Amino acid sequence: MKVAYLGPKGTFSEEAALRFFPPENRELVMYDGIVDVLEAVAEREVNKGIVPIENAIEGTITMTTDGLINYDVWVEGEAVLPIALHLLTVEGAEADHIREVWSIGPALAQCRDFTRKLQVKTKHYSSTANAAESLVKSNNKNAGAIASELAAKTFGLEIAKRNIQDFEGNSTRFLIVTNEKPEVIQASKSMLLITPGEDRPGLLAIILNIFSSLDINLTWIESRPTKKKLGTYRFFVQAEMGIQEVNMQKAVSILRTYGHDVRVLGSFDETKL
Ligand SMILES: O=C(O)C(=O)C[C@]1(C(=O)O)C=C[C@@H](O)C=C1
Repeated sequence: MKVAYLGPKGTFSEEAALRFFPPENRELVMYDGIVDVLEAVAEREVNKGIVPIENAIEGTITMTTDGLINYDVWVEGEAVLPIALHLLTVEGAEADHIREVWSIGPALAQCRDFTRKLQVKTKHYSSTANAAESLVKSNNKNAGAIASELAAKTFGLEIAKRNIQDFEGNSTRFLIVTNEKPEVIQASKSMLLITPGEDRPGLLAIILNIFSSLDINLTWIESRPTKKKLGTYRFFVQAEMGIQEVNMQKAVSILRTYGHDVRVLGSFDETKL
């Protein structure tokens, strides 16, 4: 089974893939961007993909939500990975001489207080490991990369400062995506993408009331712009109820009766990595 994830070697996505998919049943394939992973799944270059969707400090990873809107994929699982971010430097670099810090946007955002205190410039890369690899290639002693311990080992970098994320207990939720509609018999969670019909006062309240009246607890709600008109949105919601449950089916059909477009992205259980 081919599994796509954000490369190069040493990303958190790689750690999540290595822990989630048993070694005897996986062929890991790296892609340069999160959206490329979703595209590879949708275009059937691979069977499955693993992508980050939400971080405990920074919130939703919008590259992923926007990719889910654009590509025809299903979500068949979620996995939560503890995240420890470190400042990596090349051998011989001195912490006081660091002027720039490199990483992927969500990782830089998780260390915003740290980089502000250090008074350094930040530079965006396509992944934490891509920043680490670029640092090795440039041998720049005035720059550091924010990445994992695995990335430090992979690229032979030094860990100048450990655990630089702004809050303790950091973790990222990953989604396992597939191009075959999974048959859901028993699951504890569901993810929906709701594109409202006509806008009207209390639109969001009406949508949320449908879930509340059916005793469905929502654990995640994220609005994304439709990108067609300012102030118009779609909503991702995650519910603590499998799609096989009668109340969940009712919620979907009531939403559709109200004229909202509902895409059931998937129904699954959580795995702790
Ligand atoms: O760059 C990586 O290492 C990734 O796997 C991506 C990513 C993300 O974009 O959220 C995954 C987990 C961490 O939150 C930081 C980076």
